[in-house]
Amino acid sequence: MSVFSYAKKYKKQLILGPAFKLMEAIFELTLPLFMAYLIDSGIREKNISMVYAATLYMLGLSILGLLCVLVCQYYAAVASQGFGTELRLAVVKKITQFSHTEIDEFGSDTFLTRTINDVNQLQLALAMLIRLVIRAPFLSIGSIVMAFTINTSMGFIFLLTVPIFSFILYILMSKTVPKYQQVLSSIDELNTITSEQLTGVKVIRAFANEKKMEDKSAEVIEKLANRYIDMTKLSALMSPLTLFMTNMIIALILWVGDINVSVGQLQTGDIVALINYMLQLLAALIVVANLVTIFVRAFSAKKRVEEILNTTPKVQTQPLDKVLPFESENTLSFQDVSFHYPSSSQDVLKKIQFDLKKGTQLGIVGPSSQDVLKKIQFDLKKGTQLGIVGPTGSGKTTLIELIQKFYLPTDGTIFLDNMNLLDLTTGEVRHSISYVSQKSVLFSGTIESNLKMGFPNATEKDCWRALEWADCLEFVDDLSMSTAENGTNFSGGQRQRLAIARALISQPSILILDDALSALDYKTDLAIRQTLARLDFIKNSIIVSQRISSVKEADHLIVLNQGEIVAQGTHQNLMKQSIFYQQIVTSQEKEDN
Ligand SMILES: Nc1ncnc2c1ncn2[C@@H]1O[C@H](COP(=O)(O)OP(=O)(O)OP(=O)(O)O)[C@@H](O)[C@H]1O
Repeated sequence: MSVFSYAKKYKKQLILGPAFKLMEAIFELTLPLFMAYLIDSGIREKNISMVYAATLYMLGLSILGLLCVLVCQYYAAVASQGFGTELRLAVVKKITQFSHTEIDEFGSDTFLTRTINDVNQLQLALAMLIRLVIRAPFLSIGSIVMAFTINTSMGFIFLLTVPIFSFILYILMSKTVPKYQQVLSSIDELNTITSEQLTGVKVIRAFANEKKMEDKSAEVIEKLANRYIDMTKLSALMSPLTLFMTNMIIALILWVGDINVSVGQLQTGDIVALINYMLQLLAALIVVANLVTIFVRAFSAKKRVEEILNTTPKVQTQPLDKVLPFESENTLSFQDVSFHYPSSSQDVLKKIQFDLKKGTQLGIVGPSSQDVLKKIQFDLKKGTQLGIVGPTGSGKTTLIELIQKFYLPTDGTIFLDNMNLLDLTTGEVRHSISYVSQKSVLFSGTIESNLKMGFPNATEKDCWRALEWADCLEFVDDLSMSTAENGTNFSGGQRQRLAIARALISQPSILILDDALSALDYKTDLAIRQTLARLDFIKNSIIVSQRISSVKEADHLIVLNQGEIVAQGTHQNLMKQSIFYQQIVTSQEKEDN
């Protein structure tokens, strides 16, 4: 889809806006003729009525011109603002539809720049298109034609001015545009570093890294300042250079004009008109040069915005069609499931260079693949609890994200309630599952607004019941208690408990806790797990943890290491059969002691 399709609705403004601007340009082009008439037939001939008549015509034309400009500006504002708003909404809508694959591929930072800066560039380009794209070339050509009608030799001076002036503008622009790009990339860098330092301010202070961070910021700010100065040094040349050129050309017009006046081929008024036309021509050329810069920037913005609009999400977000009954024997099955992240599929080979000499044998060794999960196979029986343990980076969260269709497996099949996950809509999958992620995310608002996120119809009673299940009553005494951005007015453990309450409020069939008890003390951790075990609407639960104590009561345990299931069974079985599991238990017991 092209960004232009969002401008189609503004056809009227796109046609009438430039048309009004064209009328204004015609009025502007005729003004110097009246000026010449006023000087030659009015002032020089001392004909006062002529002076009045010419002045009135000029005033009338100026007012008409002003009205045309106002109408055009109005149309430009309506079209560009409307176009920008619709395009921005479309981009935001598309981004919200992206699966984690596209978010990983693009990188979330770029979404902000594309939604704000790039759409702004396109908006500006559309406004300029309406206001100037016809006017500027028309005035340039019109001024030259008018100069020819007044005097042929003057017409040739005008004609010669165009390439010389354009060449100077081209040199200046071609030098400043790349410098402007460098300024933009420095601004991006400064944005990134500032937001990183603001979010990590507590860690920076805890490690007494303030000075180091200040130096880092100073370095980026200095780079930005230098690039800016570098760019403005060049663009500062623009004004004096064009002024110098303008004065030289006016001097030339006066000189050639003087010769023509002395032989009676021109009158004083004609010289004034010619100077006016020359000023119009030069102003129009400067506008054209600026337009080129705006359109070059808009062109790259168009490509970046269209890249988002034309990306089809690998996993489409679809509404809820049917509620899964969860009556089959296996609630969840993984059959030979492998997965690698899209980012790691790029550059599988990097700058490989070798020669295979004639008659020789080449051996290639190395790890088997970049798969983060490798041939995972297990069944989650109806009414049971699954525990997933494994060292950090072993693939636990990735496995959980596959269950929720955040990513699609690169190999193998996942069945939910005996149905291939690929045949289920995201609505069906996510309606059945409530997920509490590793990092408890709360949004600014109130306890109530956070709890009702996934279940807007929840009553006050539902809220209190969920809070009780998640052991939140000791710190929540009112549903209207405010929650700060990221829930910073609550402790880590309180945030985790609120996130669990939010997951429980809809009474999900499957509950997944991804290391969601890690910030709780053992007593609270145990209390919540005991409560969860009593909730009979939860047909299955999956608890992910690095802490064996949090999962050892699960009916079935999966032990992951480097993306592979290295052992599975109950805690008792694993204690007997898996050395790897025993080692984890022993090391955690030592830590606890
Ligand atoms: N979005 C991503 N893009 C690329 N690689 C990723 C991404 N997320 C995770 N990985 C990689 O996948 C592997 C498994 O990560 P995962 O988060 O699933 O591990 P984990 O067992 O949940 O770890 P932890 O216990 O520390 O949370 C790691 O090597 C990690 O670097």
